[in-house]
Amino acid sequence: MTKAILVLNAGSSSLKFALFEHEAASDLHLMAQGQIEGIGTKPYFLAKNHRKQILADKELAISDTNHADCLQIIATLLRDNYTDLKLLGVGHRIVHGGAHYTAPLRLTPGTIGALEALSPLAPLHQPHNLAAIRAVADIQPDLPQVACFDTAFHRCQNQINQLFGLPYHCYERGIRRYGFHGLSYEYVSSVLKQREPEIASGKVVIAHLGNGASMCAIQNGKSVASSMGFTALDGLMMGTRTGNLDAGVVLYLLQQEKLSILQVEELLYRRSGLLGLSGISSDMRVLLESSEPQAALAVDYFVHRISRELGSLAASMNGLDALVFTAGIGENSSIIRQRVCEQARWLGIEIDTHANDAHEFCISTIDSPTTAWLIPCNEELMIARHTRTQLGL
Ligand SMILES: Nc1ncnc2c1ncn2[C@@H]1O[C@H](COP(=O)(O)OP(=O)(O)O)[C@@H](O)[C@H]1O
Ligand SMILES: CC(=O)OP(=O)(O)O
Ligand SMILES: [Mg+2]
Repeated sequence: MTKAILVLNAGSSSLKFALFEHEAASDLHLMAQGQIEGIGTKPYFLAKNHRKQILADKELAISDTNHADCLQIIATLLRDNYTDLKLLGVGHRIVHGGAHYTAPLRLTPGTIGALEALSPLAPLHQPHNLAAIRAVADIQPDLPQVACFDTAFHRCQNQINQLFGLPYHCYERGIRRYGFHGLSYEYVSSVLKQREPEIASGKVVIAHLGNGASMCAIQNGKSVASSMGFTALDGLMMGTRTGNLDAGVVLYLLQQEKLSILQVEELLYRRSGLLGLSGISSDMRVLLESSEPQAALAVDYFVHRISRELGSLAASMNGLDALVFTAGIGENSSIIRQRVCEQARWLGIEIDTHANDAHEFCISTIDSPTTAWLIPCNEELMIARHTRTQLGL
């Protein structure tokens, strides 16, 4: 019987899973990993075992597009392929922990209810995260489940970086900049520390560029400031989300254009971003291959917003020693990395185009005053580590 920890990571357009073998006093061994990506557009299921052998590789029917169906598909795959398995616990990525949940914790029915109250602050994620917890509890009520929060990594930020220019009582009521993608930042920082300890002890910006995208200023491994705020709408433009937006636009849409609140939510979260600007797709791959001028405009704006946030985050640390790329676009698109680095020459970044095209670890030239790096994101391993600690394994 193999003892294992299952990790579920529900993103806005994907459901990722990983299964890790747990042996006392040893590191976690990956048994299987996969994802259903393109949920809501063109769902595709890819899963591999630890030898990188394919367990699933197929496009899913459109009726399989919601996160709950996707969870069932993953459960069936695991049941079929791993008959001799004892699950010790399930670790979940929970996007919003609010002001209260600042570290991973073992879930109880009470905490699930409290996390539900944060759903309006993360409508693309929190309901899926909580649905996965409930689905597991329905199948196996006594199986321990652990919540790992995207917001927790940022709670060490000083107050200035968590404030809005609203009346102070708003801050006291929890209307603050929380920041997200914390599990990604925690993992990527840990890899940087292991491989380049001197760089990791300096002033680093990590650009998490996926369907959801944010950037974080990190000094000596600790979060200083994030491009994302109260919700995962702020900061960079994303696949379908606006990113930074003058709040006056929201008032105008409500008051003058008479949009309903739900229509505004739909517009800001699901119809904007790369999709809204291009009118073609939320998928960077599609836009980079397109010859339509609107696709080019959306890509130009995506890069422009990254450049502006990079300047702002460097200012929050009074300098920059390194820029690190991660997540779907950051890991796979050499052209986006190149364009961002070229716009950051004023910050001392000199890209090595050969290393960048080859997706190497260091993508800046040997004498680049500020360095640039590529580190694949592994939120799942971070969640498994936290889960193991929380369960005292
Ligand atoms: N080769 C590629 N080139 C450009 N973009 C890519 C490539 N591969 C994946 N992507 C982008 O990565 C995004 C998904 O990133 P990911 O981090 O997995 O998303 P999520 O936010 O759902 O976790 C896709 O929307 C796609 O635009
Ligand atoms: C917080 C967030 O935007 O997450 P994701 O990138 O997984 O959509
Ligand atoms: Mg993600």
